[in-house]
Amino acid sequence: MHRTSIATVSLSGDLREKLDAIAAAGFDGVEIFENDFLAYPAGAAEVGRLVREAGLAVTVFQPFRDFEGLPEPQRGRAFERAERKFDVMQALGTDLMLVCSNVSPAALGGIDRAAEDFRELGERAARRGLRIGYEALAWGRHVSDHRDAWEIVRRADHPAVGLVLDSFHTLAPGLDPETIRRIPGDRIFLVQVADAPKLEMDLLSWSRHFRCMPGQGQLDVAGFLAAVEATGYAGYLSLEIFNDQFRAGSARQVAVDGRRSLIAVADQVARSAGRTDGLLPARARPLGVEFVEFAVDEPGAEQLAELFAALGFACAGRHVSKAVEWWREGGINLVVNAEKEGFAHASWLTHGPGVCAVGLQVEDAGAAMERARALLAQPFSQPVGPGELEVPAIRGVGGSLLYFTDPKSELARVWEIEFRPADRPGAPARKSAGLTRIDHVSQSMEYDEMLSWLLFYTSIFEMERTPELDIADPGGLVRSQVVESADKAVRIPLNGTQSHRTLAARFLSEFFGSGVQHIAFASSDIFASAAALEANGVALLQVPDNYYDDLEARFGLEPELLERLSANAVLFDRDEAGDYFQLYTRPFQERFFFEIVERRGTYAGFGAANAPIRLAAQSLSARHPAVPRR
Ligand SMILES: O=C(O)c1ccc(O)c(O)c1
Ligand SMILES: [Mg+2]
Repeated sequence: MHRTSIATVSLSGDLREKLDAIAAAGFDGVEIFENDFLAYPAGAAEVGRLVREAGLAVTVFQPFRDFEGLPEPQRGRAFERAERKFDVMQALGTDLMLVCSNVSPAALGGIDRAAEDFRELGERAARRGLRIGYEALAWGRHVSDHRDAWEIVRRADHPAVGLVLDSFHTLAPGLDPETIRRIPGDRIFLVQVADAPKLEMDLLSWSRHFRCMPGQGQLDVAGFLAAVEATGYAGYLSLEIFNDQFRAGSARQVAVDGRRSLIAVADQVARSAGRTDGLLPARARPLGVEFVEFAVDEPGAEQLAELFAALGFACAGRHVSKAVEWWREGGINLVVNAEKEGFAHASWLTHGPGVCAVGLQVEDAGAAMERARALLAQPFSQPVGPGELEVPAIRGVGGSLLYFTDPKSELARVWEIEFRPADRPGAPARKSAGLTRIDHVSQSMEYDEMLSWLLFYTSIFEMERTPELDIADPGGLVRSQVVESADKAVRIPLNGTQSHRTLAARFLSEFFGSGVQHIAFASSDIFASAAALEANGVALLQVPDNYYDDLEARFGLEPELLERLSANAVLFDRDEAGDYFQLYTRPFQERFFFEIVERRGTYAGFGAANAPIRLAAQSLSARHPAVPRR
């Protein structure tokens, strides 16, 4: 694997805070962005010492702007300016300066003129043991293509002058990265890596505000790096991420995300090149949601038990040594943890009642753990009782746990090993609602966290992202993006709130953090499920009549179906693939809630068109809580 590095512009804070975060995430080097240096109250030698004390190297000093192709007297000034910066570099302790292509209207253009300038700059740099790397900015005045930059470097023909490649400048304008393959690797002095979402805007604004970590955007960074690999380049892979959110976010988190993204993309490139040595375990294929665990206190456990029973679940067992119950219906396992110590209790103390853990069944839990560790996930373990299983786990959204089980180890027998049949005396007989499996588990978070968690899920697991959707909540916009496995065995919608007044935002403030806001169970007959819930006295979310009028207008549904939908407060969606039915419970203690869905045909969405209706209804019912119907 290449040495890794990140530019100081990518992170928030002052230079010191940036260096600490970069070092903590395990990078080898740091690109010192000139402005970060200029704004710091210490000289170059002192900054160089800080960098080395942090265990880092200065990868490059950058950017040196508007250098090549100038007429006199600007040309002479540019060389003098360069000599001043060489002084800084020597004090900093770096030998590489990045010169980005000239954007000045004064620049004259001409490959040979630029090559001549670089030959002279190379000569001056070499006298001081320094090197020059030339990068084509996608909006450069005369040079905006790495092929032209390479031609200039080639003609400069000086050992101290090489090329800097930047995936953004190649991929964003749609240049073919395959053209990189013919550049000799030892003439490439630095490779900068950035991804970006596909947006319609000018290249400069796109680059300065919307870059993101490889894997968080939509550019083919892996394809770019595969071409770089073919050159034999052996230097740093350096993240240079101009992103408004990252500049304002947690430097530690951005640094960890950056390292994670580089490790994941390097693994992807090695795999697609057919390499078999030094790979991480493959992304873990999720086979299903094994369980969802709720942290509660004793009264909460009773209330939740009542709700689960009303949803048609049965208490399938009691933990051999802990105040933990296992509730089951169809293929769904819910765990109610009322322990007074350990992780669930800590979660209850911090967040109150709510989901503290999700168990994912994967093909190989050990391999999943190994990959997760390599990708800097935080492993979690706590003491287990004699005979109990140590179920491997990592930290997930909001500090919750993500457990791994698999069908091939002892973990497959976790239920029989850890639970004994329970008798709940006096538990009323409830009607089954025919729930079969967990359809999806939705997590709510601040919008600023979404890119982190998308990378987390898609780098560790064989899960892909769906396009991002904007959903209108009466209190503001919520951005929703789903990560899911190819066979849809696991679907995790992530909802990022941009306002503090949405339902998701209220959840975040009630829960003191991000977490599971709702769980959707699958039914094969939504109306039978609705009838059972009615009989069991479950209070459902009410849906306004206007919605059903519109449904009729949009889909021309038969009157009987429309009547059934409206009578049961069922929301409906239809696309080419099939039909979708959804109904919602009232929230448990004004926190999390449950959804029941039925998919017909191969409908693969989540009823996005219904989400604003549902959110408005939830907002209304939070302000005017109806008397429960039981
Ligand atoms: O936006 C810029 O000016 C800028 C500067 C230096 C770089 O390496 C780069 O990719 C962009
Ligand atoms: Mg760059």
